[in-house]
Amino acid sequence: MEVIREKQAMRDWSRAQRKAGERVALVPTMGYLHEGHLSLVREAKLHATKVVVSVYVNPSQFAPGEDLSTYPRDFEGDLEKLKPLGVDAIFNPFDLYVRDSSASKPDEQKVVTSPGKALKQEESGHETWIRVERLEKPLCGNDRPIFFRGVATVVAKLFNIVEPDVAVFGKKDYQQWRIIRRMVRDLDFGVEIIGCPLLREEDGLAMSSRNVRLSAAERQDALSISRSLREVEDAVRLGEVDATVLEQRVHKAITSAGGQVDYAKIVDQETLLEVKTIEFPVVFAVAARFGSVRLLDNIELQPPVLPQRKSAPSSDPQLGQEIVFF
Ligand SMILES: Nc1ncnc2c1ncn2[C@@H]1O[C@H](COP(=O)(O)OP(=O)(O)OP(=O)(O)O)[C@@H](O)[C@H]1O
Ligand SMILES: CC(C)(CO)[C@@H](O)C(=O)[O-]
Ligand code: BAL
Repeated sequence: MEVIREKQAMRDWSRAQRKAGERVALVPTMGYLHEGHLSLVREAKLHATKVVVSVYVNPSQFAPGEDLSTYPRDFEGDLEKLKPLGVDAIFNPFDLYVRDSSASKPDEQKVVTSPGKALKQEESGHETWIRVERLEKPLCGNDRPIFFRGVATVVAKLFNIVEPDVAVFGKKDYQQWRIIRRMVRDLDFGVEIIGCPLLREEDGLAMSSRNVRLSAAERQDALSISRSLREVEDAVRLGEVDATVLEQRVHKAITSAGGQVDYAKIVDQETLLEVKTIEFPVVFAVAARFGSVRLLDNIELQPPVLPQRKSAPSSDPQLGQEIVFF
């Protein structure tokens, strides 16, 4: 298992693999790995002959005041977890951004920065951003307005550096997964995007690197998220299709447990537009804060009886049915 820190070395490694006939998968992460991440690696191995895991806490997706400096890190622990899985390379760059605006070539940057240093627009040599304009706005986009700009841009950079055939993302970050698929389709990246199911702890809490920052009491209270989503699943199975009724139920369960709800919304799985009734496949997406920790969770829901969808079918198998917005 090679640890690669330089962009060019990463690109050279990947190109050599592909030249030798290998199929390369990339699993992008921010480290502090848990079983959710490892499930992505196992999935990646089913789709490729070589697997690269990137470990990089991307500063550009954190707004000032968010938890960039306290984001959990344990690179040695990550290596130990990846070793038994037969990962071929770990891409752990020191910094992916050009910080010195006087530097003419990205790899000749003169300013050495510490990992995790915020990317300030005025001091940065980086000024090119990818925005997935509509999909980035709802849900997490409301509370973190530059988040998906940073995610889409860094994932595009990783794709350009690693040049993978396939990349694997978790549906725990449901909106992120949809946004990456849309970016890949819209910008013709030659990479297949795989989405993996959300993995939970035994008690139901969605696995997340940030869970480690919950106190014991907060962690107990946070179970209100998965518990109320499970109740919603049961209610829908019994015929409840009114989105407002179901959203209010989850909102109340979380706030009663001491959480602060950023959103608890039932949205179309493809467009992420809010729905009033569950008539086609939807996702119930939640972001809630317990103490200083912001947690995501979601559950995909099917209507009790699936009626025909009103939109025209898309010819793109990666996106399935799609509403046209132009
Ligand atoms: N519980 C999970 N199940 C499936 N995939 C997951 C899970 N948690 C994270 N992932 C996926 O792992 C990849 C890397 O995510 P990341 O490193 O940000 O970890 P995280 O646990 O989501 O951390 P955070 O606490 O920042 O939300 C993403 O594609 C993410 O969706
Ligand atoms: C996709 C990602 C690695 C980009 O920094 C991050 O948002 C994450 O870990 O989900
Ligand atoms: N997996 C989400 C990364 C973030 O919250 O920044």
